[in-house]
Amino acid sequence: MSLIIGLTGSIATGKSTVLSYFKSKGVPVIDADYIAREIVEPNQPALKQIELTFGSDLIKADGTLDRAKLGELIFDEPTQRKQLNDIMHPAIVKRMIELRDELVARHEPIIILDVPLLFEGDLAYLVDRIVVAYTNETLQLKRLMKRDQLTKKAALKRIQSQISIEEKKRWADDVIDNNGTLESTIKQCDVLFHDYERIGSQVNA
Ligand SMILES: CC(C)(COP(=O)(O)OP(=O)(O)OC[C@H]1O[C@@H](n2cnc3c(N)ncnc32)[C@H](O)[C@@H]1O)[C@@H](O)C(=O)NCCC(=O)NCCS
Ligand SMILES: Nc1ncnc2c1ncn2[C@@H]1O[C@H](COP(=O)(O)OP(=O)(O)OP(=O)(O)O)[C@@H](O)[C@H]1O
Repeated sequence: MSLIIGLTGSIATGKSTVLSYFKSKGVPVIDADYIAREIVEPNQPALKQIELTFGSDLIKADGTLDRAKLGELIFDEPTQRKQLNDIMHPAIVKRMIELRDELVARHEPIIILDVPLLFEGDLAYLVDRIVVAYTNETLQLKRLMKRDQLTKKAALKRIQSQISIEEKKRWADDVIDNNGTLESTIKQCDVLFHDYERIGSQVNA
């Protein structure tokens, strides 16, 4: 049996940082953001639905999705965001389940599903345990503005489009506190990895 870990957080709280650690330990990962990009490649049905719903000016001359434009639209407008989620989420979840089940069939001891919207999408049922990558909201805003070159207003809109990180922290089984140095985050990941190895071996005993 595999131990399936859901890695989540809110935007720019450190999921990718935690994920890199687990990848470096050879743990297989399923990345919802990556799948979300795959399913809107040219000629995919989800891209056609986006064009029909939001208009053809969201498609660039080379046939690819204008992600920046769609981001501006959906982070501004809850109704449009819901429309996009209704198009994308069933396809993302279907693909995540396929990939998860392939890894389970290969008897991988630990599998990580990196799902930013795990709580918003009611997807806890996909995993055995949930770890939240946490930074306080002040640091979250600062890191998001710096990483994505966003104004404070635009960054706050993105943060407010998700359940707050404080709430997610309360719902987690495990928390990685990413307020400090990268070194401190890696140390916590090390402890957690050994816990997961131990829990996995108990499950299989
Ligand atoms: C709106 C899009 C085109 C913007 O693309 P962009 O390249 O700028 O951002 P990227 O895809 O790297 O997402 C960055 C982060 O934004 C947040 N985010 C993405 N979509 C959403 C959403 N619908 N609601 C709230 N937050 C979201 C997540 O924290 C994600 O990690 C893109 O995010 C998208 O297709 N979103 C819908 C799919 C989705 O829900 N993805 C999350 C997977 S669970
Ligand atoms: N401990 C840390 N110290 C300093 N900078 C950090 C730390 N952890 C993450 N960062 C930086 O903060 C930003 C956000 O981190 P990261 O990309 O890991 O978040 P994320 O949760 O994966 O974000 P998203 O969901 O938006 O993709 C990045 O620019 C990253 O380099």
